[in-house]
Amino acid sequence: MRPFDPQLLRAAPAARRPVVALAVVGVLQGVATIATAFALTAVVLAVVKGMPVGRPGAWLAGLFALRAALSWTSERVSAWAGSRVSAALREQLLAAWLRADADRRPDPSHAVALAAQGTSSVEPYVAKYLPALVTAAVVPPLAIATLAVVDWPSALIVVLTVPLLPVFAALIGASTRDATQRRWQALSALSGHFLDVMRGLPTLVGYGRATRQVETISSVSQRHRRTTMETLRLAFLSSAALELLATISVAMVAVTVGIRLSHGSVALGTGLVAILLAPEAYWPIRRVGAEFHAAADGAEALADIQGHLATGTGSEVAAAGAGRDDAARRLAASLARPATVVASGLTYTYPGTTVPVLDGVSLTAGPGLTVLTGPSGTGKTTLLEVLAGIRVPQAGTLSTPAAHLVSQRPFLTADTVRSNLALGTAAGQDACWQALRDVGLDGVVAAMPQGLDTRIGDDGFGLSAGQRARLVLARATLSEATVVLLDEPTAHLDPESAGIAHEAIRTLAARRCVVAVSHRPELVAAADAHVHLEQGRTTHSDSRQDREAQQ
Ligand SMILES: Nc1ncnc2c1ncn2[C@@H]1O[C@H](COP(=O)(O)OP(=O)(O)OP(=O)(O)O)[C@@H](O)[C@H]1O
Repeated sequence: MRPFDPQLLRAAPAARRPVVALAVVGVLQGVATIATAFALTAVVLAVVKGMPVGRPGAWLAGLFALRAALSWTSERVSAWAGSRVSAALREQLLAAWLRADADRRPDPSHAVALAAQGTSSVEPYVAKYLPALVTAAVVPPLAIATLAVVDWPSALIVVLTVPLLPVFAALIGASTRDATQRRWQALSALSGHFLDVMRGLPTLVGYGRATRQVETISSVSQRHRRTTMETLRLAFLSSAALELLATISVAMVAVTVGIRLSHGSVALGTGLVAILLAPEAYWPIRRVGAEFHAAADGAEALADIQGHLATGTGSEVAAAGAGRDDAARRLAASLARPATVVASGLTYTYPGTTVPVLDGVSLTAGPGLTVLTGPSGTGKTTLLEVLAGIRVPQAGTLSTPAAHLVSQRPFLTADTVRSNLALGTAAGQDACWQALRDVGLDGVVAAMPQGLDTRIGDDGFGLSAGQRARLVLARATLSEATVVLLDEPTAHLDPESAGIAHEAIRTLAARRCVVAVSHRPELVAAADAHVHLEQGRTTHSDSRQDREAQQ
C-alpha cells in the first residue's frame, strides 16, 4: 500500500472536497494544540508567580473549546466523507459492470465482496487515514519549527528521533500489506463459497450432503478468522512499537529539559513549552501508523475497484464492433430504429477456451417471430447473448436496436409482482393486468393475498418454475424494446400453459422482432422464420413462405 494514491481522487471525485475539509480541520487542530501548549504554560507561570490567571485562563478555556469543536467537526465530516465515497464507488462499480460485457464482469461472489465489504472498507481509508496523513505532513514540522525558536536543544532531539517513527511504520507496513492481501483473498473465498452453498442448498439437501458443507464453511471461516487475527496482531504490535518509541523520545526531551532546569540554564516557561510541544511532533505520525491498519483493507479494495473501473469503461467494447452503448441511450435510439437484427459472420469463443462456440453465424430477423433451433450445447444461448450485446463477438458485424432478453434462468427480485413486471418501464396497473392476461397468469395473481402488490421471494421464491417463466414473458410484453430475445420461454410449461404462452409470443411478434430459442414444434410451425444451428453454424434457415411452398 502506498501512503497516498492520487488515483483515489480521480476514481472518486466525491472524495476531493471532504478530504480537503478534513485536512484543513486536521491542520487547525495542530495549530490549536500548539497554541494550547503556550496558554497552559502561561497559566502555570501565572500560578507560580502569584499573578492573576484570568487572561491566560480564558485563552486556555477558549482553546480547549476550539479543539473540542474541531474534533466534533472532524468526526462529523469523517463519517460524511466515508459514506459519500463508498456510495459513489459502489455506484461507479455497478455502472461499470452494467456497461461491461459478460466476459469482463467479475465472478458474482467476488463482485458481492467488492461492492459490499470492499467499498465499505474504503471508508476508514478516506475518513481516517488520509486526514491523518495530511496532519502528519503539516503538524510535526510546525511543532518542530516552533520548538526550534523556543528551545533549540529540544528541537534537535526531536529532529533526530522523529524519523525513526516512519521508518518503523514502513517496516511494519510491508508485512501488513501481505497479511491484508491474504485476508482479502480469504474474505472473497468465504463469500464465494457461502453464495455457492446457498444456491445449491436444495440440491445438497436432496442428496443428503448438506451437513458436509458445515465443515467446509467452518474451515473457510476459520481461515478468514486466522488471517483477521494475524492482521489485528500486527496492528497491535505496530501501535505498541510506535507508542514506545514516541514515549522514549518525549522522555529524552523531558529529562534534558529537567536537567537544564535544575542547572538554571533554561527558563521554566521555555522548559514547559518544550515538554508540552514535543509530543505534538510525534502523535500525528503515531496516528498515521494506527489508522494505517484500519485503512489497509480499504487500500487493497481500492486497487481492486480501480482495476474494475478501468476495464469497465467500454472503449474496447465499442471497438469490438458490436456497437454496444449506454443502455438508456440505446433504448431511446432503438425506438426510432426498425425492429430488425442483422448479424453477419459472428464468431465467439469463450475466454479461456480455444474452440469457437459461434463460428461465422449470419442471421437476419425482421419484425415477426424467428425461431432458433439446434441440438443442446450448439451455441443458441450464446448467440442470443451476443445479439443482446451481453457478449462481444471476436469477429463479425451486428446491427440491432436495444433488445430485451428473457434468459433461461429468469431474473426476479425479492419485491412485489408489480415491480417485477414493470422493471425498468413506467407500466401502469391496466398494462400490468393486460400483460398477465396475455400469458394466462391473471387468475394466479388475482388469487394472491395482495394481488399485484404481493411480494415474491428472492429469485421468484413462492412461484412455480412455469409461473416464473410466464411472469418474465409478461415483463417482456411490457418492455419498450423493439427486439425481444427469448431463451426457451416455454420449456417448463405444461401443454395448456405453453399454448397460452405461444399465443402471447405471437401477439408480441405482431408488433416487434422476436427471436426465440425453442424445441417446441408448434412454435416452429407458427414462426415467420426458422433458423437451425449446428456446431456453431447456421445449417438451415427458411421462412413461412418457403415452408408453405414446399407443402
Ligand atoms: N461461460 C462459459 N465458459 C465456457 N464455455 C461455455 C460457457 N457457457 C457455455 N459454454 C459452452 O458453450 C457451448 C454453447 O453453450 P450454449 O449455452 O450457448 O448452448 P445451447 O445451444 O444454448 O444449449 P442448450 O440447448 O442446452 O441450452 C457449450 O458447449 C457450453 O459448454
